[in-house]
Amino acid sequence: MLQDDLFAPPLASGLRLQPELVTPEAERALIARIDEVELTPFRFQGWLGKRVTASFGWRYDFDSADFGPTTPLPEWLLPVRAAAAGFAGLPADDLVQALLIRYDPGAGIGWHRDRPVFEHVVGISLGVPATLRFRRRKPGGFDRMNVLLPPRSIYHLSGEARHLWEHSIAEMDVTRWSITFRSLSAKGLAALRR
Ligand SMILES: O=C(O)CCC(=O)C(=O)O
Ligand SMILES: [Fe+2]
Repeated sequence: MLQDDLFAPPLASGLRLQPELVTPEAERALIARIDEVELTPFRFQGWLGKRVTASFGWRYDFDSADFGPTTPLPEWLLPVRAAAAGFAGLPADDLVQALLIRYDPGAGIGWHRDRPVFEHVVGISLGVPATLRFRRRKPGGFDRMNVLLPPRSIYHLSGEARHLWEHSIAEMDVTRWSITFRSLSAKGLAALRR
């Protein structure tokens, strides 16, 4: 077991968090890079979301459920992917998808589990503190858990936190950026072979 796990507060099984993955300078550079990318409003069932996104490596289109390879990861994402993989204990090559998100003021992300074509979810939170909310249905309601994501922190969702709990981020009145890396699941790999 890693030392940070020994001292970490008990979170849902499969949720790990570490502050300060990158320096403030690196954070500013990443934010500038994200803002240079052509980000487009997230679409879901015809609705235009307020958060703007770009996918590299693999795309998953919520409107069409179209899933497949897309533009390779840009060079500038490779060092941060290597750091994310190191944190998650995964080979960097397994993190085939990078999703860039900018949440402009008023944007959030509603309750969801990530698409089943993906397995590991490793996210880096940039710009401002945010609360990642978790909920899991139980008879008569939900178990709930809130996790503070400081800017420059990284989290890993696997196991129960990934598959049993839903997560969301409430709308904020300040801008936040995130980079999420994902590996393919057995289902995603099977879709690939079809
Ligand atoms: O912005 C984040 O950290 C969370 C993003 C998220 O949950 C997702 O894209 O599935
Ligand atoms: Fe998610």
